[in-house]
Amino acid sequence: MINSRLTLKDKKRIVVKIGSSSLTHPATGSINLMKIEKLVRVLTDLRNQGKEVILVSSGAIAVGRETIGLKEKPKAKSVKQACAAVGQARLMMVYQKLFAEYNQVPAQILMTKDTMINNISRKNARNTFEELLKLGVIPIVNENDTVSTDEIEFGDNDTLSAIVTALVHGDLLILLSDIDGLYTDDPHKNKNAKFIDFVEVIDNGLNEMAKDTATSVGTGGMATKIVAAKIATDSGADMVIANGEDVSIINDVMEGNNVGTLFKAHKNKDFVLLDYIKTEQYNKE
Ligand SMILES: Nc1ncnc2c1ncn2[C@@H]1O[C@H](COP(=O)(O)OP(=O)(O)O)[C@@H](O)[C@H]1O
Ligand SMILES: N[C@@H](CCC(=O)OP(=O)(O)O)C(=O)O
Repeated sequence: MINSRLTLKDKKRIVVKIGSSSLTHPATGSINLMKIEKLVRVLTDLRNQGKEVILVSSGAIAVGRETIGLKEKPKAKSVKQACAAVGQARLMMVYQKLFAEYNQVPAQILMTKDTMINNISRKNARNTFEELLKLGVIPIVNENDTVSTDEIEFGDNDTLSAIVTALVHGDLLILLSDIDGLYTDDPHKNKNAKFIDFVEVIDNGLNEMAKDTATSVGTGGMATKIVAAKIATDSGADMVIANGEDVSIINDVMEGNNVGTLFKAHKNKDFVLLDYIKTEQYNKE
């Protein structure tokens, strides 16, 4: 088989999602400045290569929780929302400062499911992304956790990043996680789990392999990454799950090196983004 990873070099519009577990130190929950500094450098370099870059950054709740001094992962919605309000501002302050050092302009976009369901706000969001990318700005996206309710929340940024990819017709989504990619089972719980480096078809077998998170900061685990893969690949984008331990892995992905798990795009001609958001058919299949 031809190495289908070589085409990754030519991807132009790239969405990178980084999870809370990759942005914070596991021992303390504090923000991992070295990691973010490097991420900013790698993303700037992608811009310098003429690529368009969107960053979906989790971490608002984890960073806010550490700032406020909460030891446990919050359960109550109002506490999570308060943490997010504190943490989102702090995260953006760090991104602003670091991107400015590399002469880049970041922008903040906070969304809820409502943004996508409402035809007018979905169109406005798409126009804003297009305008920012045209201006060479790097949009930094997160869920608007402080106002989200059960009815209007995406609940996890894996799904959100895939929806953003579909919205802007991105051609590659990279999910940076605390794990190398997809295994046949959660390797934290099953030592015999085997690594899967390439997925051509997303079927029920995959849904059975992908379990929830085992960490105290992550949301959704591998299950939501498979949901994301379905949306992204149906919309026509390739998706790679890779280990964000060293964020220069983004360069390896772009060079077509065999890192992480690649989910191959297979443009579904009947793809209608709204169907995926409203009916959540991907959860029921
Ligand atoms: N089949 C699987 N393959 C790999 N990881 C899995 C699988 N099932 C569950 N997981 C869990 O998913 C976790 C990654 O998801 P999560 O904690 O939400 O991270 P992130 O914050 O990066 O989104 C892994 O650390 C692992 O424990
Ligand atoms: N919107 C939330 C993150 C939700 C989420 O999906 O988290 P993660 O599993 O760490 O990507 C926050 O910023 O804290």
